[in-house]
Amino acid sequence: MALESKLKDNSTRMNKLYRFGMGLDMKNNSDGLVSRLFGNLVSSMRKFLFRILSVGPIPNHLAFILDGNRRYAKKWNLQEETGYKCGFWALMPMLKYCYELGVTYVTIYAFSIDNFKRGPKEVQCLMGLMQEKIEGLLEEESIVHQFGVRVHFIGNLKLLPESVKVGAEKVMKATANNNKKVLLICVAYTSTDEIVHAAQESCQRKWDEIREMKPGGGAHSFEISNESQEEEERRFIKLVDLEQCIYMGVAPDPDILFRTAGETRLSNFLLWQTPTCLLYSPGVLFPEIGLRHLVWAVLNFQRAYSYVEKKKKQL
Ligand SMILES: CC(C)=CCC/C(C)=C/CC/C(C)=C/COP(=O)(O)OP(=O)(O)O
Repeated sequence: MALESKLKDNSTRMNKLYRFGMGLDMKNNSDGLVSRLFGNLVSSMRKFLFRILSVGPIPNHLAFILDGNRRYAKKWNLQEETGYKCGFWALMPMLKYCYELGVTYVTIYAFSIDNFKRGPKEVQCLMGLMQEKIEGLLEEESIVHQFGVRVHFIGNLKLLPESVKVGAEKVMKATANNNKKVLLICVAYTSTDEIVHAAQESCQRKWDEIREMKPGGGAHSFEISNESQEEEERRFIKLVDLEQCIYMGVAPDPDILFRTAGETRLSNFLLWQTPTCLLYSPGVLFPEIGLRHLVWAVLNFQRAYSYVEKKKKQL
């Protein structure tokens, strides 16, 4: 078989598997009965497993660094783009499992500011894929509708191509009233950029406040020298102000951070939000992640729970 059609075949098969896993093809398929029965059986077993897990504490917020998509493509002799697609197809069932288990917040590191340094062709391909997948979030059969998910895009969205930015804004607006679950998609994000942005934003807000408090309002502020302006800002800014301006301020700190492909670096992801977070780093590449990894991570979380809660109180 020619390489191109082999890749296409592989990608179609992965798509079918994904759709089967998500239960999307089960309504009007010709061999739908067997699929439906099998799908229902698997789903009931999974829900039973989750009920047992729910005897212990369930994490409120899980975060994922989706590492190993290119390595997966290389491993299976696929194009890089197909590797990313496989990553996306692995992500959707994982989101479904998280929400079924009772997790409220899920954060994914979809594209870092540093990823813009990759070759132009790869960045273009990733942005194209991103746009397609973002638009797909609003489809009727998507996870967003299944679980009533509110979607936030987190990061310096100004850096995105216009079409991706518009798509992201559309999804945020369309899901703004969903209140059951939350999905935070970090794009054009790094933690250091987030912290710098929060510091600038809180200085600005404080400075506006100071100007309002001065007799004579805005006009008076022109009499303050640069040095005293800085001094006043320093005096007024507190931790809580910074936290109000942080992009991720819409969610509590994550309880577990998954980073696949056996990597244990944080790569500038959620540095502010992970003082007590459990890092779980399975050896599998992201497209290979599955239910067993989620279950294992939650069991580890439950084992460390009382110790972590004690630490949180001491912070
Ligand atoms: C909803 C939505 C927009 C989802 C995006 C899904 C997705 C799979 C994004 C890929 C993000 C990315 C650059 C991962 C890094 O893997 P890598 O290429 O660095 O892999 P490597 O570690 O093998 O090099």
